[in-house]
Amino acid sequence: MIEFTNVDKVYPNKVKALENINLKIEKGEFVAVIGLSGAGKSTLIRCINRMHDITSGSLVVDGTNVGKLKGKEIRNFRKKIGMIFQSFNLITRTTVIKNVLVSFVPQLSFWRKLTGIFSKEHKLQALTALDQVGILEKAYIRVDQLSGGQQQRVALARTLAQNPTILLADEPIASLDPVTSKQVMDDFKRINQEMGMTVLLNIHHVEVALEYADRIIGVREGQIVYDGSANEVTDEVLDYIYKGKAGEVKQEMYKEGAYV
Ligand SMILES: Nc1ncnc2c1ncn2[C@@H]1O[C@H](COP(=O)(O)OP(=O)(O)OP(=O)(O)O)[C@@H](O)[C@H]1O
Repeated sequence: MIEFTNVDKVYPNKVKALENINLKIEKGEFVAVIGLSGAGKSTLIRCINRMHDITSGSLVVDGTNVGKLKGKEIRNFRKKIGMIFQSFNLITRTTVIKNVLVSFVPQLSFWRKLTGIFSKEHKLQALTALDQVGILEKAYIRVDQLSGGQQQRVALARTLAQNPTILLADEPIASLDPVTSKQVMDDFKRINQEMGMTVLLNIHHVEVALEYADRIIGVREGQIVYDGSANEVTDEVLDYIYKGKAGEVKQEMYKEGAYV
């Protein structure tokens, strides 16, 4: 479970990105965070794996008080939380499987780190993760020969190989075309349903968020202004989250062809 209690986040430049956040996300939920650019969506997600420190309040993830972690504890904690980025963060000039194996490097003994030789177990785990996202046959292909959607799946496999309990995604489909976006969102949904993994993502495309997520969190100027079922999000709710610009947000999406 993820639990924010009275959380504020103020950046060193005095920008208050989060204000009095109170939020509980249970295991196995599929949650999308929506809101205007600069509303605080990324900050909210990135506090969960301690990419950002909260300024006040408390944040507890699966019984761990995230703000109190130090040094090695932070690294160990992060292993339980998978994070997917818009930019995939892959090493494109090497094979798919090597990119997944990279996630095991911190666990390797000194000589294995030195030689770059992975154990059979790790290779099996990597191949299993590739199978889970449907790209097992690409294991020995170089990443730069894959499409954007396939690259996002490699990133997803690399994260899954760590057996996380929570999957966070910061704009995972922002740079993808509509068809590929759908494939990636289908992957998230399948992982959520079949593996019971909690999925929390931050997404610009409202229609996609409403289609896939069970629960929507609307953020406006650092505050949660909507938290409820995706089925109950009306145009009025969207207008409030998007400060009266919901129509423009939707039009922009149609223009981009983001929703077909
Ligand atoms: N590292 C940082 N240092 C200072 N201010 C920051 C930093 N990161 C974000 N901010 C500010 O905090 C506020 C919230 O930013 P955040 O990136 O969380 O919003 P967002 O809703 O994810 O926006 P976008 O959709 O454009 O990514 C913004 O005013 C932003 O300028």
